[in-house]
Amino acid sequence: MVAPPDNDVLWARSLHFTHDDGSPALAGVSLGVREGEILTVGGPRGSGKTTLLRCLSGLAPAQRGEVWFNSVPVHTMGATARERLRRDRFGWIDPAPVLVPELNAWENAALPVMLRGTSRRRAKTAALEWLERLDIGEAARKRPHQLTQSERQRVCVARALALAPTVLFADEPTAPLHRADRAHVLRTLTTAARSHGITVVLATHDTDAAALADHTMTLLDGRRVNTVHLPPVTDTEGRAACSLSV
Ligand SMILES: Nc1ncnc2c1ncn2[C@@H]1O[C@H](COP(=O)(O)OP(=O)(O)OP(=O)(O)O)[C@@H](O)[C@H]1O
Repeated sequence: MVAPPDNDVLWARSLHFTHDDGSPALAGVSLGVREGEILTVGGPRGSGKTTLLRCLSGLAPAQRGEVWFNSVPVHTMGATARERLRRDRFGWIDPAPVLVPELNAWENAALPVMLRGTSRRRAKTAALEWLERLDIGEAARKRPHQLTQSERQRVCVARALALAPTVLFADEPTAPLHRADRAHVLRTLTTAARSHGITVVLATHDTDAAALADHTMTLLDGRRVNTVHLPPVTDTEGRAACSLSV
């Protein structure tokens, strides 16, 4: 087993993942992310973005390959240790904003912080701070059904950031939003993460996200590819970009 570079907070080597029904999802993906960096993972539908995030976060261990977090091997951890790691050090944002309907916005954002053992008062302060920063402070006392989809998704972002995770995994967090809302959520998410030195691994179809990232990678059929942009050509000459496996 080769130890990862010291300065990578998250490092993965040759991840292979096949679903229970035999569907291949990852075929040898490697990557490294340094502390406080933002990495976007792009690629078409079904290319393996969600599976990669699940493997990196220990949610679904890869069948082959290695994942290291701060030079600690995640791929050899048992289920309980991985659960603890996810609870204490990782944050997760899903494409759809799932909130507890009976709780208001700040209670939803504070819930995981309280579950970690923090007092209600401190958890509330952290939740309210993040809701303010994400421009939904005024909605703090509203229930999810009283919020727009964009506001609900920002509550989910606040909920993930209030935990002060070392690494935040965001799986297409802007997928259900309009273009203007997408840009706003992406900007606030990346700005907030940068201001707190939070490392972000962001799966996204959003081409604007690349401009906010330190590094971008693209998946195609479970492999990393390099996208080569060629000069524009006429329709009869062919397509303007192609992807090469590396
Ligand atoms: N639970 C599952 N069972 C079987 N196959 C699955 C399952 N989840 C995903 N797959 C398959 O694994 C491959 C990778 O899927 P994955 O969801 O990781 O891709 P993705 O890039 O995140 O796609 P999307 O952009 O649609 O979210 C696809 O072929 C998909 O059909």
